[in-house]
Amino acid sequence: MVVLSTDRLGARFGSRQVLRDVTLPPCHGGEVVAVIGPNAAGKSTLFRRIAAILPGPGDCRLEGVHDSDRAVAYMPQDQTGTAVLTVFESVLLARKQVSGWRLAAADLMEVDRALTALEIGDLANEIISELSGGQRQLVGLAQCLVREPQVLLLDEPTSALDMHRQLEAMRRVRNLAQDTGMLVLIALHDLNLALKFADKVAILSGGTLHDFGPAGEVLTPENLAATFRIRARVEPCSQGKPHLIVDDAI
Ligand SMILES: Nc1ncnc2c1ncn2[C@@H]1O[C@H](COP(=O)(O)OP(=O)(O)OP(=O)(O)O)[C@@H](O)[C@H]1O
Repeated sequence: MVVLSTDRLGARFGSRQVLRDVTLPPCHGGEVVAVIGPNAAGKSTLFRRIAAILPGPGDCRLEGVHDSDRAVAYMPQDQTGTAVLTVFESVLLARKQVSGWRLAAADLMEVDRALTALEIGDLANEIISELSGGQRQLVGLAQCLVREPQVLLLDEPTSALDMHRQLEAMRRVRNLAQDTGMLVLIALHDLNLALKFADKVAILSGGTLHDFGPAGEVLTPENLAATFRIRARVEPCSQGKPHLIVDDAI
């Protein structure tokens, strides 16, 4: 099973330190870990450090990796759509980047499966640059899923999606994690999505790790006030499920 942990991870842009001593406890394959925090807290920077595309102090440890070249897939926040490729071609290309250039029937099946699971099979022959923002986001997610990574880093993958697609995309990702043993780290602004789908929550604030643990233990009124500057509480709804109720900004 893959296990990811970090030891005093940091990052700096020029003279500004934007990530400082982030030590994540072991995150295990099969889990969904929501990374939350206000704007500019350092969520994207943390993902870029873990994906090893940004240098900085500290260590990111990965145990139980089969193939280090394809272990981690990273979906950045911005899905620019300049490619003159169809949706099917772009997702196939993403898969072939990690599985060699010889085309196998399994590759076509995996692409088909990812598009169908994300309910974008009907877009297969559309040109990426002609898609809506939400459609592009779903294609970006499909490009990550077909790589079959052991660690999936998703930076606000649902921000442009309608509510049905937010729920379906989150459910798909959580089920894949549980079924395949993939570890998912997902940056989210919708705290109710974190509450509903994440096993653990990491709160980043001002470039440091403010708290880490099960959603119910971390999404406390005190933490939400200190980091998001909101007056909020988690309470069971009429169906008995926990919901975040936001009373006001502080
Ligand atoms: N390429 C860069 N050059 C300079 N500063 C940067 C760069 N990328 C990020 N930063 C700074 O790092 C800090 C953290 O940014 P980051 O994108 O990690 O935050 P975030 O938590 O993902 O924010 P958001 O929720 O708004 O997406 C911000 O102050 C930002 O201005």
